Amino acid sequence: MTLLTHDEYKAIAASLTFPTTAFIDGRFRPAISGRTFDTVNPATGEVLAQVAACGTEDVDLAVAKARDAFEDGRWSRLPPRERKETLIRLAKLVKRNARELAVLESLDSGKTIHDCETVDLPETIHCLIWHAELIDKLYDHVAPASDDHIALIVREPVGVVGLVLPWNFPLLMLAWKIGPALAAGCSVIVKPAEETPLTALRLAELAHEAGLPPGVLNVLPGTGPEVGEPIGRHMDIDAVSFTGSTETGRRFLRYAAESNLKEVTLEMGGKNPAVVLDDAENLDRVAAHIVNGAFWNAGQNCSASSRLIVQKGVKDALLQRILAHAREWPVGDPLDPVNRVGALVSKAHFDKVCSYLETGAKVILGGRAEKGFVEPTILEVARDSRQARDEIFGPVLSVLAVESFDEAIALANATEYGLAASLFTGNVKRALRGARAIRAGTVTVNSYGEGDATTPFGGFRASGFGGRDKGREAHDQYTRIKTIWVDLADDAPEAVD
Ligand SMILES: NC(=O)C1=CN([C@@H]2O[C@H](COP(=O)(O)OP(=O)(O)OC[C@H]3O[C@@H](n4cnc5c(N)ncnc54)[C@H](O)[C@@H]3O)[C@@H](O)[C@H]2O)C=CC1
Ligand code: BAL
Repeated sequence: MTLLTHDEYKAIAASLTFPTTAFIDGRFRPAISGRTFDTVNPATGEVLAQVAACGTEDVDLAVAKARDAFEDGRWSRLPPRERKETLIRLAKLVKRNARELAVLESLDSGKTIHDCETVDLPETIHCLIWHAELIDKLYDHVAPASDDHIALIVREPVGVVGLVLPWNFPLLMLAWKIGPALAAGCSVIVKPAEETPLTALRLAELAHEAGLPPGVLNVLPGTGPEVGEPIGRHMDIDAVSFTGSTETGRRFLRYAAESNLKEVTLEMGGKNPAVVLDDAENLDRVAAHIVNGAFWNAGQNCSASSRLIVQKGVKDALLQRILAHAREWPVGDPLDPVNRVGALVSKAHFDKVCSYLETGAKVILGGRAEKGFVEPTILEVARDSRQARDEIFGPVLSVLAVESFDEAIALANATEYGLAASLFTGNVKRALRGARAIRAGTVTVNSYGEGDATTPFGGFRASGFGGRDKGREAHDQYTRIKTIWVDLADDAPEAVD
């Protein structure tokens, strides 16, 4: 993707119209209450649009329509090949409108246009295509039962699914969830984060254009308590897939327990270690990975490398190189393609991140914050400090020094979370022993990343619960297993078991 100039992006931004109403049963409509809320450009504080503030009555309507769509089979019982074709048409429409969607995403979230163009949009398109292409290549199973029986183990779409999304990757998290959910044949109720409702609404419009039948994809903007909780507690929603904070994830378990025991998948926070051992090779490359892992998306990333655990022998040399790389991450107007760190998503989140800059850690780099923007910051911290323990979710890297491999692994695991980790070493045995020993859903060796659409993503402990996003494993979230047992014998049964 060739990037445009700052002026060209500003011109696109000025020409955009914003989708502002809920999308239910194939059409846009205001919230039943008529209420709206402001969605704000965090880089400027400007109100971009007033968006429908949905509530319980909108959730009830959307679920009823989604249920009708699911039960009459207009989508759920189509041959998988036909669902695939519609989803590929959607992916192509997203591609055709990628520039506009990237600008919309950047305006609504404060993410840099650089990232929206080079990561969020291409990965969103790839994810939709990957799950669409998968769906007509999955086979069910026949169990090794006796000659007198045949036992089919089949997967069926789970039904009506609530998808509750975060603000840090509004489109990409939507794709991680609707890709497999729609491919499997489910009907979905999407709740975008209240900070970033615009691209999900625009995508709904494109889905309609692609030929997705009414009722199959519904998008309800609104707050957590007013839309998220009614989704979590709804008696006719079969499953919920949530990405966001651990605190809200716990609520979804409570909602499910206190309603219909819907299936729940939670993808939550992280305090992810980047472990660098004395024998790491090519420190310059290691430093580039760590800077990218810590500061990409302004650190607002559940898999951000937010703890650098470095063996003492290599610490000074590594930090020197990290400083050099971090200086190549300019902060500023998200629509200027030279900038790599944009605005934090909201004033409330900015204030939260700033609270971690004000406490007694030693500042190695940065530390300045102004009007929604935070500089890439590196802090040398004590092990029991808030910066070492909490998910800051900003461009803040906490440095901890260790003596040995064993101490590094123990410190990497000294967290309630277990989402992602990276390990840098030139020794293959330490790489594999370390990767096995670190409790995290994804461990990258001599690199930072989350894998791509082909690999399952999710965490352990306070980072994750239930299924996985991405990869074939994501399909499991949106399907359930049924056994169909057929007796082939002609004679009467001797005993029934
Ligand atoms: N795992 C991840 O990717 C994310 C982690 N976070 C973490 O969470 C912290 C707080 O960010 P928030 O935006 O407040 O996260 P959050 O967990 O409150 O929001 C995520 C989604 O849950 C919904 N929600 C909020 N309260 C709810 C409730 N009571 N019932 C049902 N749904 C509810 C929100 O409207 C949003 O759609 C961040 O600072 C960060 O540490 C935030 C976003 C994404
Ligand atoms: N990094 C993708 C998942 C998340 O941050 O929510």
